[in-house]
Amino acid sequence: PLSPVLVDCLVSAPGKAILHGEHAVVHGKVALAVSLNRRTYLHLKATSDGTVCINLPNIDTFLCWNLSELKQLLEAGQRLDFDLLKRLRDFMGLTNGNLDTSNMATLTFLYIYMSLFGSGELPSLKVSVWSELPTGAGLGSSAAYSVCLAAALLCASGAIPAPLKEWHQEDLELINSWAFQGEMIIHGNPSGVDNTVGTWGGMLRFLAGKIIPLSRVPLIRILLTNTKVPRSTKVLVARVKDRINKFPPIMIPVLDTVDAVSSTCEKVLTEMTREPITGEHYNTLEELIDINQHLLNVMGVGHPALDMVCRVTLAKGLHSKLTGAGGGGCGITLLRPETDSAIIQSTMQDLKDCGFDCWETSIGGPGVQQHSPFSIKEEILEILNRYGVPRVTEQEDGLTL
Ligand SMILES: Nc1ncnc2c1ncn2[C@@H]1O[C@H](COP(=O)(O)OP(=O)(O)O)[C@@H](O)[C@H]1O
Ligand SMILES: C[C@@](O)(CCOP(=O)(O)O)CC(=O)O
Ligand SMILES: [Mg+2]
Repeated sequence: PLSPVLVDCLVSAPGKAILHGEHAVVHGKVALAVSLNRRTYLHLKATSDGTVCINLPNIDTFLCWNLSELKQLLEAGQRLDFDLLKRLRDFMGLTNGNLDTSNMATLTFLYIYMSLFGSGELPSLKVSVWSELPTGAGLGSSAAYSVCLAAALLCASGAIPAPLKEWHQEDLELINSWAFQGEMIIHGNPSGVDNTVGTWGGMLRFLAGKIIPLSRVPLIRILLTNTKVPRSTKVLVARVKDRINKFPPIMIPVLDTVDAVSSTCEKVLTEMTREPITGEHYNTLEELIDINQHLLNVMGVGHPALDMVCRVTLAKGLHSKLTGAGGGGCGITLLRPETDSAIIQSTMQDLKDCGFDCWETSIGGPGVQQHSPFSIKEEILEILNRYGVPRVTEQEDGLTL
């Protein structure tokens, strides 16, 4: 039989920064998170050569499979779930401990693809992904990737409107739930905060799967510093769990304290939207950052490079904490409104002199989006084009094949 007719789609989703509550959120505590203005882009293109291909240039992964081989993994009428995951692992020759960057990304793609299309005919297609986010550095690259995969594959399967048709709340919920499954493969035991921010964008409070968007938030400026120390969220989440299991009476109060830090921070942010912002508001935000950084060290997710970020910025009077899973990756630094731009520049230089990447970011970008090839940055289209996206010439906005 012929492959189903697919629509091409071009989608993107933002990365995120967690202000407070990373790790604690996995154990049912509050987290405050914001979307970033750096995004992951995905182009899905229908093909007719009987293969499914994935191009992931950020992680140097370029793979193709024959549909006939994949079909053998599907068992008629069976619900697709962890059994499928196991069959895919076997198919890819993976053992449990052998989930590196490329394998996790590939497994996530194949899992969502097979789950969405497995009950009918598997379509021939090619997916190319490019991200402006550092991979595995605490800025939710895994969630942005999973959200893009879910959105594009749901579009292609016809489960949500495409191309370039408005997505309603139920469409976003469907994207988010599939992205969460992707995060389960990559994180092991995700809280869901990252895929939720990737789907809806903005700033939000997340508690046990419930999302409360913070509609009024003060404009805060932050520096992001990538120590470039590699780490895996899955390993760090497991490390925290082991420590909690080993010392429950010590670690449970630590999680409760982080929860209180997040709630106090949320209160201060709300106050800052209601009354004139004062230095005292910023002093409190800075103290909360310092407190949480120590608590994260107690949880065992610090790193000397992150301590260095804190020390270097504090020498300029600025306060930092790790963000995301820690163990390396990124830190955030709060900038006060009165902080002189010369101070910011010299702080950034000091951080770069340590070998770190450092940039100021604007927060609260939009969630998952569909794009016409005319509406995305030339250089991103250029990269996706390299991996088989048709050049945008006389073709119209609509990408229906
Ligand atoms: N642009 C991308 N292309 C392919 N895979 C990606 C991309 N971004 C993230 N991933 C997947 O997500 C994993 C990193 O996830 P994780 O350890 O949670 O770190 P992060 O803090 O960036 O979310 C990578 O190992 C890879 O499997
Ligand atoms: C540590 C955690 O709270 C956030 C992880 O974020 P990231 O993958 O490091 O960007 C885990 C989670 O919430 O699933
Ligand atoms: Mg992640």
